Amino acid sequence: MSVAVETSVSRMSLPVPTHFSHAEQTFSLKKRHLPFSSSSNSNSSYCSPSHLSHSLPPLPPSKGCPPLSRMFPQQPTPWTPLSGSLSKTPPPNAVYDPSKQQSYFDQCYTNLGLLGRGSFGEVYKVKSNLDGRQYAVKRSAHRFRGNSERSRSTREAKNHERLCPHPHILDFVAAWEECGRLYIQTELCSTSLLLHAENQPPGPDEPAAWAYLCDLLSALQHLHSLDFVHLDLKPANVLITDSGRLKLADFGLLFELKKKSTGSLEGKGKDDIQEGDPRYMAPELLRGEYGPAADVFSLGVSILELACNMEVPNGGEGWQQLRQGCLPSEFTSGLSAELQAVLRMMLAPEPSERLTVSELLSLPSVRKHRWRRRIYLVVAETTLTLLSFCQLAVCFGCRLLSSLHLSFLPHWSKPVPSTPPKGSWDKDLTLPLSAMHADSGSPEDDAVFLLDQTDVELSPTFSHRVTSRLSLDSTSTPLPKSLRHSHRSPAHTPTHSNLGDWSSCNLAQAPFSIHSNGSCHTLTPSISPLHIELFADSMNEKSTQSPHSVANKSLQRRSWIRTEEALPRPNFEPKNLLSLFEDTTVEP
Ligand SMILES: Nc1ncnc2c1ncn2[C@@H]1O[C@H](COP(=O)(O)OP(=O)(O)OP(=O)(O)O)[C@@H](O)[C@H]1O
Repeated sequence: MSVAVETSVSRMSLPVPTHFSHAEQTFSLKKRHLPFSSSSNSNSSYCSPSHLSHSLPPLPPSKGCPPLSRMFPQQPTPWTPLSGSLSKTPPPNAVYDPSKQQSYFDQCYTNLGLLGRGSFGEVYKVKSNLDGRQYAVKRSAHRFRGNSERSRSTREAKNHERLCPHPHILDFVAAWEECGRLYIQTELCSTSLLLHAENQPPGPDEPAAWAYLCDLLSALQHLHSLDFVHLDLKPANVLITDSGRLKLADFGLLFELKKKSTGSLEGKGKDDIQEGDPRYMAPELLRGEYGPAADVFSLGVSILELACNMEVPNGGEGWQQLRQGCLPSEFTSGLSAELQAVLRMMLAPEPSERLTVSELLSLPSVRKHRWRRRIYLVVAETTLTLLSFCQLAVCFGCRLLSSLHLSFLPHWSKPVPSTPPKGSWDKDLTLPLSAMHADSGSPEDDAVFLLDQTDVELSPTFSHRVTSRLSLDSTSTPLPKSLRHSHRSPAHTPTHSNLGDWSSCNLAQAPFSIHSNGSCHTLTPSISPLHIELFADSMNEKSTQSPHSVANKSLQRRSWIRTEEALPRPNFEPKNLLSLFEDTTVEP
């Protein structure tokens, strides 16, 4: 802003450039900002040193006088809803209990991590404990330092709420004040348009620029129809959803045109207006002329930046020439005549000469791209919805199947610790089964071991072996007879390694392990409850070692195999499956 003030440019006072080459030197290709850390959240790049050059540094605290909070000590306010949504329908007591010590945020949300930091505050990804969905919560960096700061924040939240819902405005959910800080809960997006653009390959991207233009014109049309002007439109203040839809955000500088009163919460007078980012600022704002045309200019600069993948100047010659209606031809020459013409009409120096949002939307070129954009978004969003629906269905199916398996296993009703202390695993791994039997005093304890053994069916190692076996079967290569025979030996005792596999079984993880290696669709539908029961029985018979019961079970198994063999099975033979189960207990 200081640069802008320094220059004190009005259109008349700016010298008309004679050699545009001077101006060309002031524009540059977009610098690519590498992520700051390798954390999963790409938005963390917002904290990178290169990003810091984009935003104005925060004012250092004054050393001359004590902070206001010390001069006027304030009692941090308790939780106060600031949005109509929260005032009308506060969360139920089961979710938020004001008598508890925990804050509203801690009680109502699970914090999933930091999304990014702005000059105003920090944005967190959260899961709502009320509906289980994910959102973004923006928290102001500092406590309010007085009533004017509080009312400005309250105004931002209330204005944001008034603008929603709209398909190209960031969805507002709730706002509240707690301990002197403002919290705003909004929909969760994937990133900001600025970060998204910086991660694109270098070079112009005109189709993307048209798409951005259509979305943001739609957002501005809505805003201007409600007599608001944004005054801070720039790629950093636009968010992008998973489907690629743009959402206008950050309404901290929103100005309501028809509100005269400066005292009301929603409106602010011209004296109260803060200036936005100088790179995107319309020239008439320096003369104190605030109107919708200023947003059109800022949008023009943003689209120029995104279409040409260039840095827009912060000041100097380039800044002035852009406000004289001169576009940097070395960057714009790669664009179509259509887009160049639209940019010229948006960047006209005089607000009265600039096209309004409605006029821009009625241009044939814009209408054509808007129509395409709508189709693209419908397809992208429908595909995403279908994908998440399929994911849900698969998850549900897996859970159902695993619970079915559980109910058919005789001993699984006894709770098994899924993650026992590591020491106990280690101990188990070093003991032969017989020694374990000797250690365990009761048959009940044996049952626990058996439960663990049956878990093997769902363990990653087991599924891996099943997969390899299935693939063997699918090549129609029969297993060596001797191997199969030896599996059925009643004298068999599991080895350490086998126990290791069994002991590493974790029921909670099991369905996902099977899925992750892609065998679930083959394995799960083909295992009948009877298979599992037989498997469990075979485990029992191995541990009890009663020749009589073994003979009986073998008989049952053989008769079952005959019955099953008569039925055509698409994937593999039951007898193969049975031997497969027994493979897990074979001695090397
Ligand atoms: N709803 C959201 N969903 C996903 N990410 C978000 C959301 N809101 C903000 N972010 C991320 O957090 C970062 C910081 O957000 P914030 O609005 O505070 O930044 P900013 O607009 O750069 O700040 P300011 O303009 O106030 O300096 C954004 O750049 C964006 O990457």
